[in-house]
Amino acid sequence: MATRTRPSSKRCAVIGGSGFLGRHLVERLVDRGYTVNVFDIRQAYELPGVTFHQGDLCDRQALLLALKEVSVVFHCASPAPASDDRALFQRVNIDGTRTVIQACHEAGVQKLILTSSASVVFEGTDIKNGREDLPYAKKPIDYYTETKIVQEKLVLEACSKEKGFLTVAIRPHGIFGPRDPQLVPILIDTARRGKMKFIIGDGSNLVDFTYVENVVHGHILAAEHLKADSPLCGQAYHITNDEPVRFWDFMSQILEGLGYSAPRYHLPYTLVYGIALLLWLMALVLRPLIRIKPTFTPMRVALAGTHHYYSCARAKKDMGYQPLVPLREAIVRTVESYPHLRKGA
Ligand SMILES: NC(=O)C1=CN([C@@H]2O[C@H](COP(=O)(O)OP(=O)(O)OC[C@H]3O[C@@H](n4cnc5c(N)ncnc54)[C@H](OP(=O)(O)O)[C@@H]3O)[C@@H](O)[C@H]2O)C=CC1
Ligand SMILES: CC(C)CCC[C@@H](C)[C@H]1CC[C@H]2C3=C(CC[C@]12C)[C@@]1(C)CCC(=O)C[C@@H]1CC3
Repeated sequence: MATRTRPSSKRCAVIGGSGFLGRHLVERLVDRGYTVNVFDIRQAYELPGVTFHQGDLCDRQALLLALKEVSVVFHCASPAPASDDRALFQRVNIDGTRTVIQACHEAGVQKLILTSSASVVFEGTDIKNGREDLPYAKKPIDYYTETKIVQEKLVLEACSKEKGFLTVAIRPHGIFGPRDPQLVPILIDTARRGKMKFIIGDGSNLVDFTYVENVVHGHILAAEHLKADSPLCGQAYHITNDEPVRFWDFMSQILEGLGYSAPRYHLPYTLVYGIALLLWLMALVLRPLIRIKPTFTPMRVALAGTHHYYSCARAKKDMGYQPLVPLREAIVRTVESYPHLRKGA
């Protein structure tokens, strides 16, 4: 058992602190006077006021070193959704999260803030202004989502006022911003390969894209409002930009901002989804022989061709959440942060 001294409420740990969201969170926490321990499988940077602990979150002993004298833990580590590796998701998101909870208990941590995902309720069909009381997806769209559901349940069920261990889950959607390794890089790579010519469906579907600083703001508000007598205990909260936007308008603004043409021609949603499913099944069957990574996966097609936007009324009410950076400004900042992805660069 780790030795316990009374932890300071300004000493926290960020599991996954080398990642896209994690690093933005760490930077903001340091600005706000927190002392931060980062626990991650890799060390991506150095920052005054931050101590790095490199390790796998499935390793309880390694975690315990990073959680020593820490009162608040942010858990935002996950394998990338694109890895599509069921065993890895199971090991890290489910078994690993159990280990995180156990290590928090042993180290005397008081609060655990999980980065979940609004996708835990998404089954590939329209969601308009979805609230947190929507049921979890019965048929999650991929392994990533399947394990994020179990992970969220584990964390919320671990909330215990009696034990002095409080938990909350933040459900962001479509995080974007400087240093994001997914959305903008995948989009530009697809455009560079000449595959961003088509709009899937009629292009009117509304989606939430959330600027990373707003997601960070939601996490810190949650940590600071999570108290034994607060409504946050054991609850999930949507955190979005609160400005649903047409999926294809958003993509077009990023593409045009970086000097690429916006997609113009329409393809029927069911046709593209069917092809994507077929390619995914082929990739699965051929996996022992050759590893194929289709660009248009069923998950991406579903995300690109349906309405899915979420209400953050609960976060506004319970923790005073308001997005700090509006969408228009967020897109400008994001485009400016990727000079190397500009056309011709
Ligand atoms: N990006 C998005 O649009 C959304 C993300 N989320 C959630 O937000 C969180 C952060 O996502 P994001 O910042 O985009 O992801 P990143 O991949 O950028 O960050 C995750 C970090 O966790 C690390 N990690 C992975 N496995 C382990 C492990 N076993 N032990 C320790 N560290 C590990 C990763 O290392 P490595 O890179 O080497 O794998 C990476 O540094 C995730 O929980 C994700 O599910 C939710 C909604 C939307
Ligand atoms: C090739 C194009 C049709 C789409 C390019 C952009 C996509 C890479 C992104 C559009 C929506 C994004 C998204 C996620 C990852 C990147 C996108 C698919 C998540 C799956 C990341 C993890 C989550 O928890 C949910 C996100 C939903 C939106």
